[in-house]
Amino acid sequence: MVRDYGEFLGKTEAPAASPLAALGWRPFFANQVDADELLAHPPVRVTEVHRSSIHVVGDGIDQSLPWVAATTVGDWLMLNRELPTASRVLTRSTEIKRRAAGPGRDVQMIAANLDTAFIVSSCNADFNVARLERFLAVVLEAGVTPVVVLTKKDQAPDWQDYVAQTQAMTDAAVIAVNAKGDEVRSVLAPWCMPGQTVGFLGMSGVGKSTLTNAIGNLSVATGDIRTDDARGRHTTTRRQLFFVPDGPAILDTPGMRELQLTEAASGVGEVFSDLEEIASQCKFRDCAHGGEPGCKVQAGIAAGTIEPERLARWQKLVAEDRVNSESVAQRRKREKGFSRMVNKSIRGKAR
Ligand SMILES: Nc1nc2c(ncn2[C@@H]2O[C@H](COP(=O)(O)OP(=O)(O)OP(=O)(O)O)[C@@H](O)[C@H]2O)c(=O)[nH]1
Ligand SMILES: [Zn+2]
Repeated sequence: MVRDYGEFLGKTEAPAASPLAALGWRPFFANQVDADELLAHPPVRVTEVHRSSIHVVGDGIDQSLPWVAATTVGDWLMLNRELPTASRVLTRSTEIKRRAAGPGRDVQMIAANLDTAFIVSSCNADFNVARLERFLAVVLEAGVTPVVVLTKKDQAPDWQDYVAQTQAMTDAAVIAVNAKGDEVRSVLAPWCMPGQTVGFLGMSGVGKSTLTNAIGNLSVATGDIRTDDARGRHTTTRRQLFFVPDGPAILDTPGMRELQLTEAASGVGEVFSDLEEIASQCKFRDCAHGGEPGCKVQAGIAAGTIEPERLARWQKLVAEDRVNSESVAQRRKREKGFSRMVNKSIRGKAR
């Protein structure tokens, strides 16, 4: 626990950093602000985003503001009290995004400034390698630390098989737990220190709320942001960030079930780095690994060192990401074409 000794020292110094640090404030954000701005516009963290308003929390601040453009849950703002909509949004340390549902290809921000994402799955039929790979790709793309949490260990005599399967696909920490057991707080403690921001991703019913409750002791900590269903348990109704006393900030998310990739090429590449490496040795740079001569990937499949299913999952994510990110890619292509045209005409004139 960080103690504020200001009380004993007579409060002659600037306000102690600890209340802000507990909300996740750290040098990465402080370095974006000079002393004048800090005095005029206190930093606040966005805990909820609604259609026409946002909620922010800071040192001695806990209030709603009119909606501020381009903010998402977890953001840090320099609060302009006179004109809240002009509050400055600080550069994010990480951002998790997906393709928004619907026909458009809009990018939807899910969380800003998360440190750790707990990717939750259960040691039962919910366990799905393709889904885990997808979540890992999004989290790695965001620059967030992934931790895979496998729940319902108590109901699965073969839980170690699930752990082994998961460890085979990622370097991330893999933890099996009984989410209803007493060990949750201690096994997740390394990622849940005060000042850290964590979030849970996973399908419905895997135990996200149970884990959130265990970390947060929510029956005392969350008050009005808690809603109870018929069984008296915490249920997530909308995205919000809340702060656990002497613990982390937790981002509670109801809507991360369907996670369509967008602009996640490097995250996909990280999850499938072994295949990327092999594919880079194919004879043709644009090899589709479908039977071209000199294809090292097909050679690996023939030799039994590459699983054909894994190749198919990789190609599916690459294709999905490409389609969903197309507007960006198309723009690049056009710009490239344009500069080529300009170069050509310059060369033409020089002749
Ligand atoms: N035995 C056992 N039950 C668990 C475990 N984790 C979750 N459960 C139970 O599974 C059910 C679903 O858990 P929740 O925590 O509500 O799951 P969730 O992921 O939050 O689900 P949504 O809120 O629908 O997204 C509850 O009845 C939990 O008590 C576990 O590790 N062991
Ligand atoms: Zn190939």
